[in-house]
Amino acid sequence: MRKPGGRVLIAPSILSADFANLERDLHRIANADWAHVDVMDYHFVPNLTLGLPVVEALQRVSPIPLDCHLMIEDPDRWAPAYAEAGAHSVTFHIEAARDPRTLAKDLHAAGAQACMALKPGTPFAPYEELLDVVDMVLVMTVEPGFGGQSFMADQMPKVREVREAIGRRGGQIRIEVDGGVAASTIEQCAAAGADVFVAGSAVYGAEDAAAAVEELRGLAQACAGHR
Ligand SMILES: O=C(CO)[C@H](O)[C@H](O)COP(=O)(O)O
Ligand SMILES: [Co+2]
Repeated sequence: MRKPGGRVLIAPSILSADFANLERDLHRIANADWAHVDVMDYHFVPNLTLGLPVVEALQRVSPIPLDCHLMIEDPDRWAPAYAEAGAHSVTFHIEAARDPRTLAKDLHAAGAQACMALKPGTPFAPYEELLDVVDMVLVMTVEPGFGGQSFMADQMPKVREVREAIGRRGGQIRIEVDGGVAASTIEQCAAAGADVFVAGSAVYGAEDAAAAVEELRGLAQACAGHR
């Protein structure tokens, strides 16, 4: 089991980067742990961002591993290609997956970590047994689709529930939070048991993105140490 107080990871979302300068903006966050890439398809969410060809291009130039968050329909069909492209981790939404157990195995076979994401209205309990096959659980702290939304503190009990389930079962499973994570909200996420923190507007909206990453890491690490 991952010990409470283990290393926290900061994953800035390039959703808030300058899409005309993605390579430059990846290098602005080279001190972060992962670059979070939000893939949206106009169907699972009412927004469209980027897809596999762009992820393949980012993979060639990124100084840090890519953490792909797929907000798409039919991830069983489309997600493994993101793993084959070299993404470190590939997140599918449990609401969209037909056979999440097989999908997680397919992602592992293609060389990526597998993560299941839960929208704010999706309970964790029906999916607890999938902890056997995933490396990470993403608890959304906004409705997926857009950056810059307000953090939903009412998702913290779900983070605690996932952390407790991981503790009961053992294993090295991370919990990621995504949406509205900033200096003012990250500590409650860490205190609830999250250890991977996605932040888009809080990092790219800062004057110095690298300094914002360090600030978030410091706040989360201090809190994780007291869990
Ligand atoms: O998945 C997402 C939206 O669906 C983004 O990763 C998330 O919203 C990050 O942006 P911000 O930190 O500005 O909320
Ligand atoms: Co995301």
